[in-house]
Amino acid sequence: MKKIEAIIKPFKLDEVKEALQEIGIQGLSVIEVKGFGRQKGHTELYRGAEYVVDFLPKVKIEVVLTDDMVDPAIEAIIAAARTDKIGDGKIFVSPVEQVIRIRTGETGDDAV
Ligand SMILES: Nc1ncnc2c1ncn2[C@@H]1O[C@H](COP(=O)(O)OP(=O)(O)OP(=O)(O)O)[C@@H](O)[C@H]1O
Repeated sequence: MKKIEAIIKPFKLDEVKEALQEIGIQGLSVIEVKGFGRQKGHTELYRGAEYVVDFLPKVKIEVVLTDDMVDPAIEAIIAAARTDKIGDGKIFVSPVEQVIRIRTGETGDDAV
């Protein structure tokens, strides 16, 4: 199992969520974050306004999935989140040791 953390532009959240649901992802978490990438010190459009700030509002999507779903999920996120403009975000992939569904006690792939 792997965890994908995708940092995206907030207005892309619905599109990314729908793209992930379409490939069969059944659960994810969303966290509002602030951050900067290489555009530090430059401007970025957010809700029609130009920001020249240290930290820009972003959304982090966390999804834990089976190994076979990693590549399809990455493709879905890129297709939905990409604007070709600076600050489109990043995707981080890391290993997950265990998942437990609290209600049933199921573990591993069955619990994702
Ligand atoms: N190395 C990193 N570690 C943790 N978070 C990061 C990292 N790089 C970027 N982020 C987060 O991702 C957000 C978007 O990054 P961003 O797209 O600006 O990266 P970039 O490398 O500058 O790419 P681009 O050239 O497309 O703008 C940042 O605001 C920050 O929240």
